[in-house]
Parts: sequence; C-alpha cells; structure tokens
Amino acid sequence: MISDKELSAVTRRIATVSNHLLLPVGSGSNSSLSYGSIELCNASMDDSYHRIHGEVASHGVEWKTACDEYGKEFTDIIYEKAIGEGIAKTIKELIRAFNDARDDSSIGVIILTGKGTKAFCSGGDQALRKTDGYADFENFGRLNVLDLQVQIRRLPKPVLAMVAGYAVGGGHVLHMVCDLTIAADNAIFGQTGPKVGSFDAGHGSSIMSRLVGPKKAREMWFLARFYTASEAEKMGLVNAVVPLEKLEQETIKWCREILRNSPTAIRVLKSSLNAVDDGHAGLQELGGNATLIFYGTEEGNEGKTAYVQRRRPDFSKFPRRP
Ligand SMILES: CC(C)(COP(=O)(O)OP(=O)(O)OC[C@H]1O[C@@H](n2cnc3c(N)ncnc32)[C@H](O)[C@@H]1OP(=O)(O)O)[C@@H](O)C(=O)NCCC(=O)NCCSC(=O)c1cc(O)c2ccccc2c1O
Repeated sequence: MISDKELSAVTRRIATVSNHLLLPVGSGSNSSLSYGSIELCNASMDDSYHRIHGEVASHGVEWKTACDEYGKEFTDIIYEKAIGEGIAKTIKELIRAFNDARDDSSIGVIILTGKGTKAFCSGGDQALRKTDGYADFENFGRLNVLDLQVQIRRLPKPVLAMVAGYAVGGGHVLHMVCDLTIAADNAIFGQTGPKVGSFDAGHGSSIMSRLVGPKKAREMWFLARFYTASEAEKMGLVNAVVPLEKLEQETIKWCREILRNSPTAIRVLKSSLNAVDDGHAGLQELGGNATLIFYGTEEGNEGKTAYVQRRRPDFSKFPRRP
C-alpha cells in the first residue's frame, strides 16, 4: 500500500520531469485513483507490466526496457520495445523516447499508453501550473506538450494510443493527435480546460473538430462533459473499444496488421492524411517523403554522382512520364 503522501510525492516528481505539462498517467493498483504512480503495479496488470524485465506476456509479446537515442536510461517513463516485433511503447520523458523510436529502423509502430488501468493521462499538472506555463526544474514555465503533439503528428511511423481509464484535458488531446486510438471499455474521454481556466486552441481544437465535427467539438469544449468509450466510438474519437483485459492484446493485433504492410506506403499515407490540415508543415513532411524516395532512384543518384565526379549529369535516359 502506498500512502497518499508518498503518492503525492511520486506524482509531483513525475509530473515535473515529464516535459512539464503532462500529469502522467496513473496506475491504480488500489481502490482510489493514483495518478502518476509509475512505481505502483496493478495486480491485474502484473503480467503485462513485468514485461519490463523481459518476461513474456500472455499474448506472446516479449517487452524489453529500452534507452533513449543516446543510450541513456529513462527514470520516469517506461519505454519498452517488443523483441522481434517492431513495436515500441512509451509513457513519459516522451520526446526523447519518441526520438529514439523514430530513429530505430527496427521499430515500425509506437504505442503510447498509461500505466495501469485507471488513467491514460489527466492532462497538465495543475499544481505545477504557473503564469507562464507548467514549471520545470529551473522553475520556468513552458507549454512543452505542444512540442510533443507536433512530434507525434510528424513522426513517420504510426502512433497508437492505447487508452484505459481517463484520457482528459491534455491527455485527451494527446490521444487525438495519435494516429489510432484503441480504448478499453472503462475509458473516459473529455476536455476539462474551461473548468480549470485553460484551453488548447491549437491541435486540441482543430483536430477534434476534424474527428467529431464542428458542432460536437463545440459541445466537448464548451460543456467540458465526459464521454464513455462507447460514446467516443460513436463520435469517431476512437477506432475500437474492447474489454479492459483485452486492451493490449487488441492493440498488438492492430500493430501487427500495420507491420505486415509496406512501411513506405504507411509513411507517405500518414503525411498525406495530415498534409492539408498541417498547411506548410504538412506539405513539407509530404514533400520530404518524395525527396527521400527520389534519393533512392537511379535518376536522383545520377545528379549527385555527376556532381561528385565533376561531370555533366546525363538525365537523357530517364523517362518523362505522362
Ligand atoms: C481525472 C479526474 C476526472 C479524476 O477524477 P476522480 O474524482 O476520479 O479522482 P480525483 O479527482 O480524486 O484525482 C485523483 C488525484 O489525482 C489528482 N489529479 C488528477 N488530475 C490532475 C491534474 N491534471 N493536475 C493535478 N492533479 C491532478 C487529483 O488532484 C487527486 O489528487 P489527490 O492528492 O487529491 O488525491 C479528475 O482528477 C480531474 O478532472 N482532473 C483534472 C483534469 C484537468 O483539468 N487537467 C488539466 C487540463 S488543462 C491541460 O491539460 C492542457 C492541455 C493542453 O494540451 C494544453 C495545450 C496548450 C495550452 C494549455 C494546455 C493545457 O492546460
């Protein structure tokens, strides 16, 4: 059993380190909610969370603890890779972990989730909110979660939100910026901003409006109601709702189906599905993919080779297609 005081200390430490905005997700092992309690392990989730130590979970996935792109260990998030599966899973210190997953060519799909069953994420830690944002170590504020949202949106691999319990406030925005959301039947969705004197007028509003339509988006923001998983599914906020005990199994199934498909096709599709909404940044992402593919062609290579060899390039053999 962990006391309220210990829990609160854990919550604050994690919230401070976690890019300053996100109150990380709880794991309620006990009857009351316990946000940010990464150390706690829910008895019913023991199977899956011991994967950290390399044990094999019931649905045949072996998770191994992973480091960041510089080989540094994480202290406040659980970042794991599924051995031989091409899947990464993160909770916090998210930007570093997402960078690593992006750069690791063995990873094709990323799962963003909370620990335990009580919450995915309940948004910015209101106890750390200052006049200039959410305070970090040096005690200056910043809305760092906005960087994270953009990072997920631009990441050239699908990011799946695996949601159990509350996904509210900034936590709700986070699941919306993910490419797909698989929800447990205990999931609760909603914005809280107007109740606590906050709002996300960026992705939190525009992506929501795309997902659920402008009227429903107004309802979600103006009334700040909470919605069940099945209501969220009907609204187009989530892709699937499954019983809590099947959540990870179902999410892995979706990951494996994606991983069977062409990584380049998925990459280009992700950027094209975002391109119009993301404006110049969306076009840049899509255009970057075109350049990337062109670099792999003989025609693209001829230009570079000719330059390096100090000769005139010969593009004459390349077709001018209709
Ligand atoms: C999530 C809840 C609905 C759960 O309610 P419940 O009654 O079941 O549990 P408790 O309320 O008792 O919560 C247990 C425990 O956790 C603490 N807690 C939970 N969430 C937060 C939080 N966000 N900040 C601080 N503390 C939190 C709670 O105080 C309890 O602690 P005890 O010590 O008392 O045990 C309910 O908890 C709830 O509604 N929470 C608040 C949700 C919220 O308002 N989130 C912040 C919204 S603002 C935000 O997230 C945000 C997001 C963005 O993307 C932005 C982007 C750009 C600008 C600003 C942004 C922004 O502000």
